[in-house]
Amino acid sequence: MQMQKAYLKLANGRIFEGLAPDWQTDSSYGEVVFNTGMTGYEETLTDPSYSGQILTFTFPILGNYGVSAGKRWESEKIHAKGVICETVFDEPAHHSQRQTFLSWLKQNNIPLICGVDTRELTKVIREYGVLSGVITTKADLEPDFSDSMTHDWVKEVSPKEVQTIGNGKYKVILVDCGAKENIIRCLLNFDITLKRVPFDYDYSNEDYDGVMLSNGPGDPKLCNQTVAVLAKAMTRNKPIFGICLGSQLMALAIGANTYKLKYGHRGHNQPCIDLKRDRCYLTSQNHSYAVDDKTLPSDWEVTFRHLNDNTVAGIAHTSGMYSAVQFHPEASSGPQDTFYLFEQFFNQIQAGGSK
Ligand SMILES: NC(=O)CC[C@H](N)C(=O)O
Repeated sequence: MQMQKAYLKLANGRIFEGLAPDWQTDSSYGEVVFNTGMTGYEETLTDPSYSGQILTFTFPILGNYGVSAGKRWESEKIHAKGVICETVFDEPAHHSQRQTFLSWLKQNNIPLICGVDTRELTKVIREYGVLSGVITTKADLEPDFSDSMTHDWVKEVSPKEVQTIGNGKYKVILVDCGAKENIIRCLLNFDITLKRVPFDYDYSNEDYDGVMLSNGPGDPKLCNQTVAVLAKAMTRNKPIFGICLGSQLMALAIGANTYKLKYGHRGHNQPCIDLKRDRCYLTSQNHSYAVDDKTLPSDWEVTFRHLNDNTVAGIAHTSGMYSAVQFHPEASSGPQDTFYLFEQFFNQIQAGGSK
């Protein structure tokens, strides 16, 4: 593939030079974040939570195992607004690869800049905090970063229609704010029928056995409709479990606060302690926001903490009926150590809430 000169221009004035494939003509704006995962570029780029973000991979090689026919994907397309990396390898050898990494980016029209010193860039993000950036092939582009952070991404990635999945005994509402497919795969290990609903769907008066609040992109404080329905559902004493954005929405629904971290947590080796079990787990994470534990009501507790910075990584109501984690127990990619949380949720569903 022929390459051309490309630039990553950051809102703080820093410019990184690199290379882009010759088909790339559009400039792409987004919030520049970094992920430290050593594998899983397919899962990561198809995670809807990355909508609006330009993703820096700190692992130095992308593309070495190609791209599968979708069996590892977390949704049907790439959601990140651009890819920043050190080296792209475009001659993969893997039994499940169906196309090369660069051809996949081209198909999805996702800009790339490679040849970037991602260690240096990561230091910039860690020191400055996440910031807007643009990948462009135009050396003279004067970036306009004015409207990059306030977009309602959940509305864009949430499904437009209700969908029923599976044929199990217990009915679980999946509030899909941009759910990773692996949450669905994990839930279908159990005797469950999933009703997958849009972010603004009112399920609070329906007959169900449990509710799963999905991950999703952007600022949780933009999700007023989802929070309002959730607050009603939380009066019914039926199990509710939240993942990542779901955890932040649960906090907002009980009147607690969320705030933006300086540069978030993104990667597969994020250490969290389960305070009840007194055990540490390596977790998969991808988030910018966190729950402020000082604002939790007195009948709520912190169940997990992130061991790198002591931020809240899980909350629960003292009844145990409502709980959520800031990390991804569905993993994909990343360690599956916390799958037991799905088992706990299913046990609660079987126990029947207040029935
Ligand atoms: N993966 C997620 O659900 C991310 C949640 C939220 N958008 C955040 O960045 O904190």
